[in-house]
Amino acid sequence: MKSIAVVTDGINKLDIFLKNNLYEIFEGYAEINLYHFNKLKEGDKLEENVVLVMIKDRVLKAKNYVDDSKRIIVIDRAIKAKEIYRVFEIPDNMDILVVNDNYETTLQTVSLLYQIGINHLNLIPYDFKNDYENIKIAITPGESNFVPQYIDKIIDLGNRIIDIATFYKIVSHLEIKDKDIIDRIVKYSDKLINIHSGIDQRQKELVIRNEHMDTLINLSKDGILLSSPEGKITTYNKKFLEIMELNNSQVKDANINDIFKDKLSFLLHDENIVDEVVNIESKYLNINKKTLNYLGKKNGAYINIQEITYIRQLEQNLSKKLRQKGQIARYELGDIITSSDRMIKCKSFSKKIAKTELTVLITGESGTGKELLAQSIHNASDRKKQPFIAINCAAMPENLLESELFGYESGAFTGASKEGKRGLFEQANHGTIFLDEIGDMPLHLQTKILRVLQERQVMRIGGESVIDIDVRVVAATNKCLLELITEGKFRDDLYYRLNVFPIRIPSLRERKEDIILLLKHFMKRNLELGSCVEEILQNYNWNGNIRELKNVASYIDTLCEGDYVTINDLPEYIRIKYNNNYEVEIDVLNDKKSYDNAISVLKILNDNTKSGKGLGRNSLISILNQKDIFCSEGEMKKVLNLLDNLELIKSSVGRGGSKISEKGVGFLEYVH
Ligand SMILES: Nc1ncnc2c1ncn2[C@@H]1O[C@H](COP(=O)(O)OP(=O)(O)OP(=O)(O)O)[C@@H](O)[C@H]1O
Repeated sequence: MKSIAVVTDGINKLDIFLKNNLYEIFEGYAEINLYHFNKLKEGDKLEENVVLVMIKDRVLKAKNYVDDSKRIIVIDRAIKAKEIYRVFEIPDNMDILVVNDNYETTLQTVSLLYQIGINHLNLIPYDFKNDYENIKIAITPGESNFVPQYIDKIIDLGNRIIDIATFYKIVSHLEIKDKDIIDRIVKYSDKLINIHSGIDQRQKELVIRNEHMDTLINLSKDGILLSSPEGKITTYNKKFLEIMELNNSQVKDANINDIFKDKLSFLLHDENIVDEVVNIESKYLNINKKTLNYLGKKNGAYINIQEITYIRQLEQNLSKKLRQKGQIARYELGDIITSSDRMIKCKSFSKKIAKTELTVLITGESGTGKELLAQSIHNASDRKKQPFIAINCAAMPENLLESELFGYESGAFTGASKEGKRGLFEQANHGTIFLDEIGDMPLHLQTKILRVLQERQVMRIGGESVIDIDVRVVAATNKCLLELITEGKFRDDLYYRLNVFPIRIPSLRERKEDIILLLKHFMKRNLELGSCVEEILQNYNWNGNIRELKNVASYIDTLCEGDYVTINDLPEYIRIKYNNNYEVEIDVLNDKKSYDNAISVLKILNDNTKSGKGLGRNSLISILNQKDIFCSEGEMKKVLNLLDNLELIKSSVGRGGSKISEKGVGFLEYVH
């Protein structure tokens, strides 16, 4: 057998490394012997066919032990490709410390790195005598123990391996003609970066692109998997492992058969899968698969798995809630409490139209009682014993609303259950469907609703046949549909279909007579309202209408301690307008030395409230006189002017006299 001698300076781990490195190519062809210059004696002869030394300088030294110096070869070394590509993750122009076991080898490494094409970084050779504290990254070829402590990140390229040019030289010296050796060298060349060829630019770009792809794939919230035509898994992301509850070792280099054979075997047979929802234990998964083609040839598969358990639960909860809320008509027309003429008319009109089969459109501000009226109409109709189904068109995402209203056939879309589902129109058959907030209905669903109203038929999503339905539609909105039509948000043909029997419920502001009536109706306790409380409530805006009034009633019910409701028992947002601390008013009256007279006048006017009339200057002076308070006409004029300016009284021109204002009542309550 042929033989190779490797001569290094002394014993270190490098010679073992080189020996193994040589065996990768020459195992079975040559034996490898290690020598050290510091152990060789004068007269020693190296008989091996080839003698390898590490650097040119050592050739001279080696000649002393080798008869024929042609047998001496200097080893050229290269870097493993796999390692070097990590260097391209480092951003351009950074200072990088290059560290080797001594300064000379460090310089060699720097030059090697430049030669092979690392030119986007500032490579700084490490000299242990200097400090490089501002540098954070170091590159070393297998000498990380020489890297200084302050370095944050070390890229260890591993020991430099023997370059292929060196192997070819050795093969030619050993005169080995076997093709196997050449195959071994070619295979070996794949893993190193050759000094002469440098880094393949395309390879470099590919590596960087791969890095970016990996980052992208891992950022995805979907589980992603790619497989080769034979089913070998080539790429997958962390989310895939998480969803499938697998770990790296189970998936890396595995075949998709191993992964999917138990639970998702359809993934192995079906070529393309679109939005297939499956249920595995407690999870719902939405699965897509695409067979990849390259120039008409199958080139593996792309599998995407989304976990939709949460969406599924949301959908189920939402429709359950909506259904619980909207399936029964609890109210009758008699439950609509009112003393307003307009509302009384509205009720009797509703009673008449309830008996017809016609579509009703109820309009009115939010909280005016539109749903209450819709339920009452149903209960006053011949459909009373049939279902009443209410749906709030503004409360649902568009897709869900469509499937709720029209239902779907099995597997019609993502999340669709296998059995399919009846829509609300079907469920309301023979009864009434109440489409609340119809103004918020998306345009494409408006078209579908129009069709239902015209044809009295529905078609499920993904279905092919129509289903006859007999449903009365009552719709409601707090929006002005005519305005929406001009804005292009509502179909005019649907509007005219719905507006067959329009009913407008007046706002609470337009039927003030209902305010106290309803408040007392909603309060569980029998409480007396202070006169200024009534006035405040009558003058309040009630933008939230009866719903807001109902809330105020429970507020008072809960917080009022006695039997008499004062301003302080009202919610702060109502009180705030009337309830200030009156310090300004008190200061003004004191400044003008009119405080006592002003209070006396306010008390008289307050006691006079029930009469509903105002009191003139002279009447006030004579009532004061009866109480032994003397006030001249001039003084009274001044006091009334002040009170009027401070809005504590309302003085009318002419003979109307003065009345205390709500603010004046609050002021009196405050000062006493
Ligand atoms: N006249 C009334 N008598 C008794 N209760 C009423 C009256 N009007 C409304 N309510 C009550 O006020 C609350 C709000 O009414 P409803 O939900 O019917 O209003 P809405 O106009 O449909 O509101 P939105 O536009 O916000 O859907 C309900 O609790 C309802 O029972």
